[in-house]
Amino acid sequence: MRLRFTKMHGLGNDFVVIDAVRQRLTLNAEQIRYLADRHFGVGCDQVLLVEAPRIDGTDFHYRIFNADGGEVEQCGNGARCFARYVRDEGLTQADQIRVGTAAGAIVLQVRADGQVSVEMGIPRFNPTEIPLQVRNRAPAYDLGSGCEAMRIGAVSMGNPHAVLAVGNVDEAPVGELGPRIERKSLFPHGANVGFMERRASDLIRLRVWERGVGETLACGTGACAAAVIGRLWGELGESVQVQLPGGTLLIDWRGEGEPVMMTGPATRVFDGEIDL
Ligand SMILES: N[C@@H](CCC[C@H](N)C(=O)O)C(=O)O
Repeated sequence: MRLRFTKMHGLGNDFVVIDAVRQRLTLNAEQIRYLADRHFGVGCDQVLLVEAPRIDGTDFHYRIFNADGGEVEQCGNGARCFARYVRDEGLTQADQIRVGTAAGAIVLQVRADGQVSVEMGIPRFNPTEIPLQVRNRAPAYDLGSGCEAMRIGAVSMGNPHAVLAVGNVDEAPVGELGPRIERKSLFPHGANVGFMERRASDLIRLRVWERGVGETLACGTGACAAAVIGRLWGELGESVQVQLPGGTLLIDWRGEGEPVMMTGPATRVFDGEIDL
């Protein structure tokens, strides 16, 4: 099968985007891993499928696969690229696009300056999804097996996130602790692990170890999760700039029961074809 794709990125979190509206296809995990492979395939952190709507009131359906081949519930940087892609491809002319995901519907707003704002949904703290009940204050949690006790919070942005407070994000043990926490039994479906350095009530620095990928240059849902946890800890305000290795996202959250808003760029890099 010859597959047409588009390479895109959001602050260096990169994607192979596939039009599954005009191209009929099903991809298996092995094919996803091949597309994501930086040496033998195209190379990306996630493969994104643009599909016809499945949920009432939505314009499209959005499916997300990590580089390891696993399908996941949500991807924030990918959502901005999704908006840019469906507009560039003439699949819609709308400025506001409602998109169904495995985690429910999200709303994408293409702004006049080319940036995309995404209503990412209401953060969830359901203990069956996120068993770590440390969200409200800032206890030290003993991660066990040799890990130091650190402040850690957990939240679902549709996908599971752990957020750790660190003094200096440049020195954070992302590659060492990230994979250990990702697979801790605390998180039945694994977790993305953010290392957050607070600089001011409206500014954090963040590195994220992504489930199914490894450390990425940016993680949109990770930025939302860090802003939410920092606000619940009483250390961040409603509007927070999140500096990631690939660039800066703006996150707005009014508080519990409210949706999180994420704003940032989406970049198209090239189009290609590959035989699968
Ligand atoms: N890069 C993403 C998150 C992608 C999914 C994640 N690795 C997971 O397994 O949940 C983002 O920008 O949010």
